[in-house]
This record gives sequence, structure tokens and C-alpha cells, in this order.
Amino acid sequence: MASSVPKACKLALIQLAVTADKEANLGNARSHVLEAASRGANLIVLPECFNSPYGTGYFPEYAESIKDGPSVKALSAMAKDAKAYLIGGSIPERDATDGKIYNTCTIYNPDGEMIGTHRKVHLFNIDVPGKIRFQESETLSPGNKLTQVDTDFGKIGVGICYDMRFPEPAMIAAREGCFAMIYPGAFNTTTGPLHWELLQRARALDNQMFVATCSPARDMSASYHAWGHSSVVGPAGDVIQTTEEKQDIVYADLDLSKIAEFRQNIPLGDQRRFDLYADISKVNP
Ligand SMILES: O=C(O)CCC(=O)C(=O)O
Repeated sequence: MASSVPKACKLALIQLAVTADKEANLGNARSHVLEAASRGANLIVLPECFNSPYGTGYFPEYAESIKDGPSVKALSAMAKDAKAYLIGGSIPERDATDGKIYNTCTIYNPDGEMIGTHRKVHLFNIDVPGKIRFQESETLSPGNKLTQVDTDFGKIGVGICYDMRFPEPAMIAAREGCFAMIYPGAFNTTTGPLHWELLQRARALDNQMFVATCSPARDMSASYHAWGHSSVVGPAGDVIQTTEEKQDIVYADLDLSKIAEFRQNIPLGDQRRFDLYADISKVNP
């Protein structure tokens, strides 16, 4: 008889050192995923753009199919061999039907089956004069759906990096019963120190849910300097675990009872004034 007690959720964020060598990136990801699993992790996350350098010029060159490309095959095998859920960071995806390129996260169950995909819906187009200009839309197209997946632990919402700046997907995920939002991401050394942790804590606190981010490690010889600092934040907005900028694995045992406890202590869910503003989770686009 199936037990109704959810399994303990041990999260691992792989802050991977990404290089220009796709095969090496896949091999490095695999060895870190298996290492995390050997330490008991059953929900493992890779960073945004883990198989390619992060830059609009690289996306067309590295893009591949998520039906049968080498990266999804490798990710499926990693999840299966690790016997863990795997949120497979993101890769540049080329859609054979429309010919467009997307920044896409693929998600696997412990049998290695793909159980979800998320194409980044908010493209990272910013211009901070003298600091950073980045226009993902030069080579990428946006996805057109929000993403939630079912796991043995409960439902999880998934976004990618810049998606975290928008409160709505996390709010919708929380109201639809997700216990966590997970964002593979790659902030930079300009916006990272300003907003990375703040956004993560805001999404967690507003929604009284877990939020995790997973960045590539920083490479000062690359054209894009990732912020690192992959982190896990609890439903009270508390940083549970984090790291610096180097390659690392961040582990956290998620105590899912904290959500109910915190929601009981500060019962925002019962106090909302939907007579004054809309419930965004009930507004269909
Ligand atoms: O929002 C930011 O400041 C950074 C976003 C980003 O790096 C991304 O979407 O990949």
C-alpha cells in the first residue's frame, strides 16, 4: 500500500563551472549530480545554460533539440542513474518546427522520464549604461506557458532567471499548491549583488513557500560573469543555505511542515482582499 507520508526532500543545487566544451559540461554535470545523489539528494538542480557559455552569440551554435538531442539524453540518464528528480538547468533549444531558439529547462523523474519543460517566458533584455547591456531577444524567443510539475514531494513551480523578477508566476504557483519555486539562473556581477537574494526572499516571503536558485560558477575569463550564490530560501523568507561564486553543491533538507506552520502563524492566505483586487491565479490569460 502506498504511504501517504511524503518522502523527506533533500535538495541539491549544482553550481557548475561551465566551459565552452559542451561534452565536458555534460560530463561535469553528470559527476556532480551523481555525487549529490550519493549524499542523499533526491531533488537536484542544475544552473541556467549549463551546457553552453551564456551569451546571445553562443545560443545558435549550441542549440539542439529537446526531443532527441545529446543534452536531454544525458540529463535523462543522470536522473535515472541518480534515482532523483532533476531540474535540468537550461539549455539553448532549437525547435525543429518553428526554427526558433528558446532558453529551456527540462525536468525528469527518478526513472529518467521527462515530466516537464519550461521555456523562459521573460527574456533578459536590460541596458544599464556603463555596466551591462544584454538582449536575449537578439537570438532567443520567449516561451508561452507557466510551468509546474508533480513530484513525490508535491508540486513545484519552475522559472528561469529573469522570470524571478516577475511576482506573478510564483504567486500563481503558490496559490495552485506548489511548495517551491525553483529558478535555474545566471545573474551577473552588476545585478547579482543588488537583486539576486532580495528577489528570491521576496518571492518566498510573499508566497510563504520555498524558493531555490541555481547559478553557474563565476568564470572571469568568460564574456559573462555569473554572480553564483546559488541559494535556498524558506517560507519565512529566511536564507537556509547559500554559497559564494565558485563551483560547489548547496544542500538543504526541506522541512515541508514549515509552510503550514508559517502560514498558520501569519495567515496571509485567509486575509487577502479579493473584493479589492483580483486573484491572479483565477484570471485566465
Ligand atoms: O535580471 C537580471 O538582472 C539578470 C537576469 C539574467 O541573467 C537572466 O535572465 O539570465
